Amino acid sequence: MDLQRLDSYQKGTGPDLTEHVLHKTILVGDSGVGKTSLLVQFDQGKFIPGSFSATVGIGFTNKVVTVDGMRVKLQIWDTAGQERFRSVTHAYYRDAQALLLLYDITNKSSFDNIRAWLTEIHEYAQQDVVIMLLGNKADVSSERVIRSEDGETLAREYGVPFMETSAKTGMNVELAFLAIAKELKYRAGRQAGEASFQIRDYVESQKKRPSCCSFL
Ligand SMILES: Nc1nc2c(ncn2[C@@H]2O[C@H](COP(=O)(O)OP(=O)(O)OP(=O)(O)O)[C@@H](O)[C@H]2O)c(=O)[nH]1
Repeated sequence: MDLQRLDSYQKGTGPDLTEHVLHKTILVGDSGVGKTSLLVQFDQGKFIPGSFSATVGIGFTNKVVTVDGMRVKLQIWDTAGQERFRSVTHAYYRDAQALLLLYDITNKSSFDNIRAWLTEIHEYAQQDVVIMLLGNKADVSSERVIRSEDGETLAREYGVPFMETSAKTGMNVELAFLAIAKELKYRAGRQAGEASFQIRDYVESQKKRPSCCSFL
């Protein structure tokens, strides 16, 4: 999606958001996997159908999530998946506290490229960045080429949480961002002796599978 359209749903940083820490979260993955659509679905609860227009550069949306009665402020950066913008997006990895890494369950190369994305992430991002793997477009079951189990196996290998999402139906979209917010809140307020929050256990207990949902 181009940045002009992105601008239309960006919100400025009002006083509410600048008073406190913003947790930087970045969406990454091949071009066309649905990063912009996922963010629009999370921010506005809608899916913009139509022809695909690739993101040029980078843009962000601020969003407040309520976690266990506390407000967590996420600044979500939507990056361009195309190779020619890669050097621009690398610069943003360094400050990121969380990364949502997407592939498209109907596109094998977007899944095969996940290992290369993880190599880049480990090279440019902070060591303790929270990473979540998302298999998007779970609504398009007739064109599926990547099984859910394959996503799970890859995520297990890298020790990251995984879920399938649909930016179209909204399946697991809120959950993905909520789990990230919970983890960041836990890390920010961690006290000695406090029971630890395990993002992978949380995701496994909460996520919906495509087969469960009558609307798919
Ligand atoms: N059916 C279906 N289509 C989707 C979904 N997510 C995105 N799309 C479509 O896939 C195409 C690409 O979506 P974008 O959100 O623009 O992809 P992107 O990852 O931001 O692409 P770049 O900006 O090039 O990095 C668009 O035509 C979307 O409508 C989804 O969950 N389900």
